[in-house]
Amino acid sequence: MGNVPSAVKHCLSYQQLLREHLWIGDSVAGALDPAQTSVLTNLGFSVSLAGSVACIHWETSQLSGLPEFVKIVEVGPRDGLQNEKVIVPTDIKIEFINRLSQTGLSVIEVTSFVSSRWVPQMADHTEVMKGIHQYPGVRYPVLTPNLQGFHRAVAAGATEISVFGAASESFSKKNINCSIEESMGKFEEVVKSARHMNIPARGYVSCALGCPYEGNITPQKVTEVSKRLYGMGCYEISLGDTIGVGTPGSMKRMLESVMKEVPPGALAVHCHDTYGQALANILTALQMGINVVDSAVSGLGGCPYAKGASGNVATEDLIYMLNGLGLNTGVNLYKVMEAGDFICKAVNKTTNSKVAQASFNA
Ligand SMILES: CC(C)(COP(=O)([O-])OP(=O)([O-])OC[C@H]1O[C@@H](n2cnc3c(N)ncnc32)[C@H](O)[C@@H]1OP(=O)([O-])[O-])[C@@H](O)C(=O)NCCC(=O)NCCSC(=O)C[C@@](C)(O)CC(=O)[O-]
Repeated sequence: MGNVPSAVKHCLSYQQLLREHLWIGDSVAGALDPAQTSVLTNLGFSVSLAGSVACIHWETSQLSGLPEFVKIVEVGPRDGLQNEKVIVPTDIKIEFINRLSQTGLSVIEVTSFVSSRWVPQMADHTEVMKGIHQYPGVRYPVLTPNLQGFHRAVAAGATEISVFGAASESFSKKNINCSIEESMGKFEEVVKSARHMNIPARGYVSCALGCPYEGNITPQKVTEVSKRLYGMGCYEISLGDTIGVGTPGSMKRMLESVMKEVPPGALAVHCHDTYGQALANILTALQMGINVVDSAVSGLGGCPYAKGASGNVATEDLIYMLNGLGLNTGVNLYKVMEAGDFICKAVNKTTNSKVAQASFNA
C-alpha cells in the first residue's frame, strides 16, 4: 500500500476518515493529535512522521492464519427485514438494496420466494426482484425452499438462489413444514433445476450451534446436513448460528467436524448476535480458513420461526473488525453506515451496530 500523502486534514475526525476511504490503503497527511492517531490505529493503520507530515500506512494483520480477502454476504434485505413487525414498503426495500449496491458489497440477498402466509414480510418478493437496479459486479441471491419458489424466483429475474435446511428436526418442521429428509428431497429438485439453468445454488444449515426447540445440536448432525447439501451441488454452505448461542469454542468444534467433509473454501458462517459472541465466533472461523461471512446492516434480523433469535452480526461492526485486522473486503464502511441509517429511519428503529452508534454519536 502506498504512503504518499494525498490530502491535508487539520481536523481529522473519525467521520472524515471514513468518508476519505482511508482503510482501503490511501494516505493522508496533516496534524494528528493522540485521539486521531488512536482512531487510525484501531482501524488498522500505523502513523509515522516524515518531517511535519504524518504518513498513514496500512498495517497487515498481526494474527496468523487469516485470509487476505473476506467476502461479505449482506443478508439485511432478506434476513434483516423478514422478522420486522411492520411490513416494510416495497419502494423502501428497493431503495435500501440500491443503496447497498453502491457500497462495494458483492453479494446482497434480496428476498425469499416463500409462502406469504408463512412470512408476510417477503410477500412482495417479485416486485422487489424486478424493481431493484442490478449493478454490475453485484450478485442478488434469493431464498427458494422448493420448486414452486424456484420457478417464481427465476420468472422474477433471479440469477442465484439459496435453499435453506437445518441440522435440527424440530426447527426444520417449524420453519419449512417438513423433516430434514423430506427437505433434502425438495432441495435436490431445486438445485438440480438450478444447475440445469446455470444458476448457482447456495445452501444454508440453520441451528448449526444450537436449536430453539432441541437445544444442543451435535457437530456430527451439522456435518451430515452440510455434506448432503454440498454433495447435491450447492457451491457454498452457510452455517447458521440461528439463535446466536455459539461461542468460539463451539464454533471451533463444529467447524472441525464439518471441514472433514466440506472444504473451508466452500463454507460461510452466518452468526446472530444474541449472546454477543458473533464477532468472536467469526474471528474463530476466519482463523480456521473460512473467508465468507454473512451479516446484516445495522444488525437487523432474525428468523420468525426461531423464538428468541436476535439480529445478525452488524455489517458495520464486521467491516470495522476486518479493517482493523488489515483484511480487505472491498466495502466502504461509511456508505454501509449510511444505508443502515436509511433503513433504521424507514423502519423506525435504532441501529444495533455498535460502530454506527459510536460514529453517529461522535
Ligand atoms: C416452505 C413452505 C412454503 C412450505 O409450506 P407448506 O404449507 O408445507 O407448503 P405446501 O407445499 O403444503 O403448499 C401449501 C400452500 O403453500 C403454497 N406454497 C408452497 N410453496 C410455496 C412457495 N415457495 N411460495 C409461495 N407459496 C408456496 C402452495 O401453493 C399451497 O398454496 P394453497 O394451495 O394452499 O393456496 C413454508 O413452510 C414456507 O414458506 N416457509 C418459509 C419459512 C421462512 O422463510 N423462514 C425464514 C427463512 S430461514 C432463516 O431465516 C434462517 C437463515 C437462512 O437465515 C439461516 C439462519 O439464521 O440459521
